[in-house]
Amino acid sequence: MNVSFSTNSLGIPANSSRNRLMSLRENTKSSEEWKSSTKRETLGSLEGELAKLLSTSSAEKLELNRTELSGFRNLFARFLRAKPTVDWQKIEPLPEGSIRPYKNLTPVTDRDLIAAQLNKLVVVKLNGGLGTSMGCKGPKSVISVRNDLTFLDLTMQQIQTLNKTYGVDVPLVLMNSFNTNEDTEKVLRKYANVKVSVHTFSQSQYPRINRETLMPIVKSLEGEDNECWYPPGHGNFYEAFHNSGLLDKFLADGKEYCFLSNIDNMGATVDLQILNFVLNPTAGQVQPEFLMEVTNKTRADVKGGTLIQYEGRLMLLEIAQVPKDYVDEFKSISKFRIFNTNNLWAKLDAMKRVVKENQLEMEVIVNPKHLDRGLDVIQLETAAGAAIKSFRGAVGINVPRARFLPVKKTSDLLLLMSNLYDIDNGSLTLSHQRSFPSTPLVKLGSSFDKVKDYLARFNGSPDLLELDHLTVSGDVWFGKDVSLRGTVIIIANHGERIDIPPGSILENKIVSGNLRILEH
Ligand SMILES: Cc1cn([C@H]2C[C@H](O)[C@@H](COP(=O)(O)OP(=O)(O)O[C@H]3O[C@H](CO)[C@@H](O)[C@H](O)[C@H]3O)O2)c(=O)[nH]c1=O
Repeated sequence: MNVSFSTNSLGIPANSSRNRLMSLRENTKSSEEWKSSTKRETLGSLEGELAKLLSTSSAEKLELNRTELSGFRNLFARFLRAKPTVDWQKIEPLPEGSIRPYKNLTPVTDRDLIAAQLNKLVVVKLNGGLGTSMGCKGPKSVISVRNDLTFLDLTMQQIQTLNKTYGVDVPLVLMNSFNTNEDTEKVLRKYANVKVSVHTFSQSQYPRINRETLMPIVKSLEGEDNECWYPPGHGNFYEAFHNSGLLDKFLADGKEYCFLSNIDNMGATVDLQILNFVLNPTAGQVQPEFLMEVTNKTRADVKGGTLIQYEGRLMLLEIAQVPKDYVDEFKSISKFRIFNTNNLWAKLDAMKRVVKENQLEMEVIVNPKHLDRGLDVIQLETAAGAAIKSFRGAVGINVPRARFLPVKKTSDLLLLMSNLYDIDNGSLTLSHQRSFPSTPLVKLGSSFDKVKDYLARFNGSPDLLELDHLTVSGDVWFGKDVSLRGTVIIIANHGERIDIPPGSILENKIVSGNLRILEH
């Protein structure tokens, strides 16, 4: 990323090596001074712009806008202070015991103990994302995942079942963004009779900044130009949850821990063993204030964040923080074996402490965007898992893959909608009829990117129980009751179309060329 205060090259060294060294030092010093004075000026200019923006606020929203812009100012100051990528040589091996195997957790069977622990829990779902990348309008959480049930329906069903089974009242909190708030509130009305107390709050809305000038592109707080604003990543949760008043409310209600996860992760159900682990540490062990569920990386997970040891602390490393030359190394399964599922557990009183004492030094992720109006902007974001370094006794638990069933693409939907998964009260589990525990690797071409197109191209879900690997590319259509087994590759070249006939069984086959099936 090219930011306006990037360093100048050093001056040309003088004759002798001693002179050269001194001159280099002076230049380095002056270059450093120049950089920091430029940063001070940039921050000063930004503060001026934010003050101008605030003066356009309506009286009723003035306090809210002041808090929001001050949060943005602090994020911007951190962005100026920090390097956008990590120093690769400073990554150390994870210390012994920082990641524990899930199988070592103590099982809990005592129903009274389970109920007492559940009553201390708040479930939070990150619901600020849109369905745009899957070609859908509105919040991602209203996309149908299985049996016409959406992410939100399935989440509500899961929590209702938990509440009924144990006679408890675990609340569900949705963190919306300005992009999803209105639609989510409308959808929530349909759950009036569901026995789950649902709370919502909106995360912050920060101004996008011009990539060259680093100043906000928005000129007034009163306009409706959504392209000028962005939700600053899920790391904003801690501050926004605190600012919403919900953190204090739950603490006053006697809640102790929250379980936070991506709403598009269908494997992120409440896990009673992890809950017991965080609330009831074994003798001689300190209670962790924060827990990150990690899982073993496969070739399908190359983009996920990973845990590293950095400057003496556990740190979440996201792909955006990796220097360009090391991206392949970051993606490899051999060096970074685990990744963050974004299923996170955090102690509420500790969360209040770190927010109030300003201890949340989450790394700033710079996300460049090109706007429809032709402008290059950047948005500054943080990731929720990056808070791991700010909490005491933080640990990682290496959980089974079943706890990570994300839906990022239609290829994920293909798996979850199929007979590979059973559904029970909103929870999806890998079918017992599959004879091996790994999930197939599926790649669908760009004709399948949008949910609408994907649904049109598959006439019902194919049987995937014995599938290992599926690649589909081009204009391909699937008839009813198709069975895909082993490795199947179907390629329709440009200008060709392949109709897979109804009832076909394709086992370890490559299909290419042209195959039309027409009504007559
Ligand atoms: C950027 C943003 C996202 N969200 C929601 C939308 C999703 O439900 C959820 C995850 O957002 P995504 O942008 O999809 O994040 P993703 O790329 O999956 O990355 C996260 O989840 C990955 C696992 O999927 C982890 O490996 C990464 O460390 C973690 O940062 O958070 C918000 O609620 N607010 C936001 O501002």
